[in-house]
Amino acid sequence: MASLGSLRFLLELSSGSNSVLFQNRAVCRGRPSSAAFCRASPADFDGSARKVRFPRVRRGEILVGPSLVGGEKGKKGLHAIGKGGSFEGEEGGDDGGINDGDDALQAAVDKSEKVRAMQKELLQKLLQVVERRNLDSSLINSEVRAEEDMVSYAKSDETSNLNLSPSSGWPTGRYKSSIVADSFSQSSEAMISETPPGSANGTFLNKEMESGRNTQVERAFAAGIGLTREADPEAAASKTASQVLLASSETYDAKDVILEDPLGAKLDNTDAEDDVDSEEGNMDAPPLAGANVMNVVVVAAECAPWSKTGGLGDVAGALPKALARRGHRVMVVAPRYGNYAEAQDIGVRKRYKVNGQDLEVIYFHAYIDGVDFVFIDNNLFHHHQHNIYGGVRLEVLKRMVLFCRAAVEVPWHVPCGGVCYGDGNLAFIANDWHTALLPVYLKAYYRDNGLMKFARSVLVIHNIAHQGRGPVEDFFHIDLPDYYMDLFKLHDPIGGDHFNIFAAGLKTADRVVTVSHGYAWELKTSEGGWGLHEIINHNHWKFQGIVNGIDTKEWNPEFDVHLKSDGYTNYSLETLQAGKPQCKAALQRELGLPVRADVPILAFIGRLDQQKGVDLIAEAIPWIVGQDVQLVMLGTGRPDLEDMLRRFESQYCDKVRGWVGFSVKTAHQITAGADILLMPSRFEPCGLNQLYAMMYGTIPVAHAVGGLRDTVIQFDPYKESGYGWTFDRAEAHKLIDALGNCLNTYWNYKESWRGLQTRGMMQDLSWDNAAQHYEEVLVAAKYQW
Ligand SMILES: Nc1ncnc2c1ncn2[C@@H]1O[C@H](COP(=O)(O)OP(=O)(O)O[C@H]2O[C@H](CO)[C@@H](O)[C@H](O)[C@H]2O)[C@@H](O)[C@H]1O
Repeated sequence: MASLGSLRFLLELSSGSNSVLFQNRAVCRGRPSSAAFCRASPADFDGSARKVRFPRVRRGEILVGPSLVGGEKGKKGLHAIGKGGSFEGEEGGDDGGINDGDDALQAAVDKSEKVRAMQKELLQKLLQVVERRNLDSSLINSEVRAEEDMVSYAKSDETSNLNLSPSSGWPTGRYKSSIVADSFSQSSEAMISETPPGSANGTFLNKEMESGRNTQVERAFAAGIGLTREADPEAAASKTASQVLLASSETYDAKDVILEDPLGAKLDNTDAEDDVDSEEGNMDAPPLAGANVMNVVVVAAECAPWSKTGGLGDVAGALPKALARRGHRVMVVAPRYGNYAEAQDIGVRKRYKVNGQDLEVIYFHAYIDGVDFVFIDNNLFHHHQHNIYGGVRLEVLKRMVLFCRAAVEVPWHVPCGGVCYGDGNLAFIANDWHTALLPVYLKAYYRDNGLMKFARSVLVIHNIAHQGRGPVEDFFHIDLPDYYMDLFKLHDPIGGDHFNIFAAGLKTADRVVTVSHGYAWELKTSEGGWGLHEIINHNHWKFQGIVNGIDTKEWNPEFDVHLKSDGYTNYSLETLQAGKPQCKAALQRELGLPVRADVPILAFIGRLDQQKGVDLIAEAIPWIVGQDVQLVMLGTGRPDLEDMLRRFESQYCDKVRGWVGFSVKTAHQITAGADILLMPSRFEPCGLNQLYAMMYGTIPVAHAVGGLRDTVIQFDPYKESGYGWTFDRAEAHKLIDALGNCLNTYWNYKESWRGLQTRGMMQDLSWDNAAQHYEEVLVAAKYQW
């Protein structure tokens, strides 16, 4: 006990990186956090126990990153490393190596102080170089933040540091930013490890700080602060332990500082300026998210291009990439409905009991465009590739239960790039009712039991019309304690009490997002909330709208792979006047319509149901076919509406084509070849097709509702502003009015038409903007208790 007391006292004295180090350990108490650094393998978990076995750490090995042991007992374990002992990071034990006396501890703390001072000096020098090179202000800001962070750690007390350290905040896989953050905050660990210069991990180079030839240090720090992105995740994971600022355990003189080049390149002592410049090619921007970098797991029942029935698939395929571009470590978890060539079986098997049945899941993994895609495999998902939500209600429910149960543990069990995400600094993004069980499971199985304490959940509403409803008895199929039933119970004016998964998810998630501002407003009304408006109003403090973006790689006329054949062509704003007519002619040819440049093609793409207002088009058909236009409709859905499409085609075969089917290629080609896109949706949470249309110089005519109101700004002929035409009620004559004005402009005001196309195509509709807003939500969730 005496040693413990001394340790505490010395820690307070040190008030610097030591305390940070220990506090970080407290954060991750009993469970590895997000880390490439936490070397606990999946096998070190039993998945349910709070106690975690930690890998033995050899003398001289540097344990960096969010650390593993909590409280006083963790401190003991840490000290044991310093003394070359191995440590089992269980919840303590009194034999953690603390009997070596106060002197050793004092020496350790002194050394730590020196290291910290040295680090500040290094950072200072880095900043000077950055300024000298007139790097952009964002870079400078991030460096300053890094410095502020460092200083604030030194000042802050143990509690306030718990969840705020950059080492818990940096991504742990592929960004070297994590390395520097940890080399800052964990330097005392390096010191305690007493690694002799050059003794570990290959190439270290001496750096003479006092000589002023500090380029290598600057470069190493710059790289570590996040200027480089590791191309090879495996390499990144294996490098992390060694890419640490090492200091001589004996003197800690600046001249004894040893650096390993985080870029893996050999550093030589050449002129500072030259040296920096030579690295320029390797210096990417720092992570846009800065200190907000998190581990993010997007969980969705569909994910394009592997599985897609509509807009949710597009969002799950694209938003994660935008979050990854901001520097987050991002994973998508989706069911494995079929054989996906890119995804490999990673050999992890887990079993879950679903409604009494023991089911095994297999995890498949692919790393694409900076995102980890994890597919959960089980027989239940097979053969649903084209019928994702199909089947008997209880079968669908069972699939979603299994999916959510397995998804919530993916960060524990599935090594991505060799390293699990862990549950520290982690946020799940669940989508629609299919995964609304995830926030509930996260709470019921884990957080209520002291597990995943730092994991948060955000639930995104893409469409409130589908809620996962059933009789109250359905509750007994979802494997939750009885006292959770009230979360799911909802009174319906028609059906009375019923079971409602969306309701439970909305109540339980830490934050709720929907996909536009307009829809966020509508959801609070009795008309737009579909029975859930009261819950949404009650939780308005955690609810907001973020307008969807689009995947500008997938949906870009300049690069669209579906425009490379069959007479179509890629085009840009510059080549619009030639490219679009060529696509139009190709479409007309393909569909067997008269090939005429002067006839406008109207298009509809979407699910054939009440939501999309396809029946309004049906009502307007007599007027439409009375004009000199062509109409192309693509969709699947309600059988009666599918029949209607076929009927229109046969009735008006010189003007109308009704394509019943789901074809991504055709959707792209219609978007490119058409002049006008009809979106008479009765409600539309966001709508993606109008965004795609605008990117392709196709003008939307839309019911001003939900996200359509947010994104389709009405054309103003006086100001020559706006992107299309809108109408204010879902009625056929309103559609006809708006379409009439649109056609008039198409035929008679060519300049205005070109202006509409140009403005539409020049918009930034990418996910980057939305991703930034999602990030704010994630951060808000992270600090919410
Ligand atoms: N027959 C077919 N063949 C090929 N492709 C087809 C197709 N039918 C539809 N698609 C494609 O599916 C997607 C549909 O996206 P939407 O956003 O319009 O609708 P959805 O209602 O499914 O999504 C819900 O979620 C999204 C995402 O949040 C919200 O934008 C939307 O308002 C909400 O209703 C588009 O990519 C479209 O091209």
